[in-house]
Formats: sequence, C-alpha cells, structure tokens
Amino acid sequence: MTDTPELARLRHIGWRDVALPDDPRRLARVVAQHRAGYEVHDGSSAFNAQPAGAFLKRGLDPSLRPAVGDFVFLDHASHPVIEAVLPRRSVLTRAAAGERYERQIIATNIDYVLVLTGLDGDFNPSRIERYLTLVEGSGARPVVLLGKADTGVDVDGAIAALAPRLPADAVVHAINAKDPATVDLLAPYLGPGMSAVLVGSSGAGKSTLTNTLLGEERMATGAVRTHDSRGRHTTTHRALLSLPAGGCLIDTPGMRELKLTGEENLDLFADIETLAAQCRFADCSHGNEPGCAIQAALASGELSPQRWRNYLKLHEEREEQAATLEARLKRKPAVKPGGKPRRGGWSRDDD
Ligand SMILES: Nc1nc2c(ncn2[C@@H]2O[C@H](COP(=O)(O)OP(=O)(O)OP(=O)(O)O)[C@@H](O)[C@H]2O)c(=O)[nH]1
Ligand SMILES: [Zn+2]
Repeated sequence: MTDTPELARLRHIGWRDVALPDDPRRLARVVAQHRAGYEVHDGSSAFNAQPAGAFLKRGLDPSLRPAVGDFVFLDHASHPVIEAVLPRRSVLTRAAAGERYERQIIATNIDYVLVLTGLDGDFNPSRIERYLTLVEGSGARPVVLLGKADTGVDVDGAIAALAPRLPADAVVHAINAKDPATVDLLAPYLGPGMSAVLVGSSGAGKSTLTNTLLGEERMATGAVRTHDSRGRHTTTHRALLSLPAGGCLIDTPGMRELKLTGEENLDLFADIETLAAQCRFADCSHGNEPGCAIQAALASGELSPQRWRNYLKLHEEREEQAATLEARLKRKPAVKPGGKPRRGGWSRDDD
C-alpha cells in the first residue's frame, strides 16, 4: 500500500501509523522548544506555535505540556496554537538540575536512545551504566555506540571491559563517527517511522555523527533542522532532525546533567540485588558483617569493585530522588497524566 501525499509528508516527521488520526485539525510534531514558544514541523515546513492556555495553567503537571518529539494538533488560526498532544509511545525523562525536584521531559515518541561514548579519554563504563539506567522504563531501547574506534585505541579491550557490565541483550557498536559507512551500520535504528535520540558527553562526537548521518542532504533536509535558527529565537534546547535514511534524530546539545528521577528500577544491577538478598543479615550494610554475600562476591572477583561502587552511587541517588518525589507528590496531588509510565532521566557524569 502506498502512502497518500499527506501520509508521505508526515513520514518526514516520524509519523509511523498507516492511517491519519480521525481529526480534522492540522497534525505537526514539536521539533524544538524555545523560551518564547515551540517550533513545530508538519512535514513540509517548520514554524512557530504557541501552547494553548490550558497548557500554561499553574499547577499543571509539567509532563502534560508539549515536549520535543510530541505529535500535536494545531488550530487553524493564522498564529498556530497547539491544542492537544497525542498519546506518547515513549517518554524520556530526567530530573531537572537545580535545588527543587522537577522531572523534565527530554524527548517523547522515541524508539532508540543512542548512547555515544568516545573510546578515548571519554570512555567510562560507569557513565554508560547511568545512561542505560535512565533509559530503563522509558519505552525506548538503548544502543551503545563506542566512537573514535578508528583512532588506534584498543577497541576489543574496551568492549571486553564493558560487556560484563551490560545486559546480555545490549546492543553495542564500535564506530567511526566520520565514516559514511556508519550510516549503514546504524540504519536499523534510523529508518522511516523511527525516532532516535542521541546522548553523550561533550566531545563524544555527537555533532560529528549527526553530520555524517545527515550526509550530503544536510542542507536539503535543512527544513527540519532548527539549530541554525538561534539568531531569531532565544536558545534552542533540542532539535529534531529529519534524516535521509527516513528516520528522525533528536540532537540534545548540552545534555550533560543526567540525574535519575527516583523511578528507576536499576534493572541493570538485578544480580547485585539478588546477591544482597543472600546476606546472612537482612539489614546487612555490606561492610564487614559475617556472611555478607556482596563482600564474598567482591573477594572472589565475581563482582567488580567499579561496578559495585557505581551501583551504590546510583542506588543512593535513586533513593534520594525517590524520597523527594514522594514528598512532592504528597504535597500536591498531581494532575492526572495522559498515559505512559515515565521513568528514566538524565544527570551528571560518573566517577
Ligand atoms: N577520528 C575520529 N574523530 C572523531 C570521531 N567522533 C568525533 N571525533 C572528533 O572528536 C571531536 C569532538 O567531536 P564533536 O562531534 O564536536 O563532539 P560533540 O559530542 O558534538 O561535543 P559537544 O558539541 O561539545 O557536545 C571533533 O574533533 C571530532 O572530529 C570519530 O569517530 N573518529
Ligand atoms: Zn551484605
């Protein structure tokens, strides 16, 4: 079945359903959020849109407001207004940096989170564990990318160091972000109807990889590219790019503060939690109590000290955030959210 022209147009912004929603209003996707409003794209062009008054109500759960990646309905006025947000299939959240606890949506309707780490000084398994913990529960799947594999580094050694710290089904690719062949390698994650978000610390190669993925068509597809509109608006926080491969990539400039939200399960460390359950004392602090299964595993080498340290750090942060979240929810009953479970989020570098 071939797409109608309207569907074909919407494919550019990552619309994947075979049909259009049964609604006469204009459909668009949020590609960027500015201080002064939103930038949306309808598959043909990008333009600014304001949120409807209902989204600005005080006390509204911020997660109900339009976010980058959302499909939205616009009214037909000459100054477009976002009237409704369509149900989200995934939501990536982080705890906002700062004094007050706040969950912040990074992106919605994402299929894959590309976690990019350079195999140079940037390489840090603990940080990769943090990213994976944040993706957990978001509805998106992580893909670990080890960049700068062409720079004479010990790729196999790095993969061997990382493998025991990742789930068995984790996808890991060593890449050269400058090499056009990388486009084919990542094609399974970036095809038509797919949306991916690219995260990684500064210098990891996010811009380089983005440019390679945009390839020759960078300027031609510039319609969805919104980085360059900085002059006209205030800061562009995030931008959604339409790739020649057919998928959409969300670039997250400055995405460095990656704090847990308190809702993570720490699934990545399930084995550690199983071990801890085997300690002789139920309230074992895993220090020097007799019969401590954690200490035994550390002594036998079954559990690596780095991984244990990172687990403790993430666990503590999760507990702290969960306590703050609970206090906040008690204080003020949240306005009912529109659907999907929200977990995952982002925060600072580890170790
Ligand atoms: N040889 C090689 N160099 C790379 C690769 N990826 C990135 N680089 C280089 O690493 C440097 C940093 O890359 P960027 O793409 O600017 O990194 P970034 O993640 O966008 O950094 P921020 O913009 O600060 O977030 C640049 O000099 C790139 O040319 C790679 O796979 N191979
Ligand atoms: Zn113990």
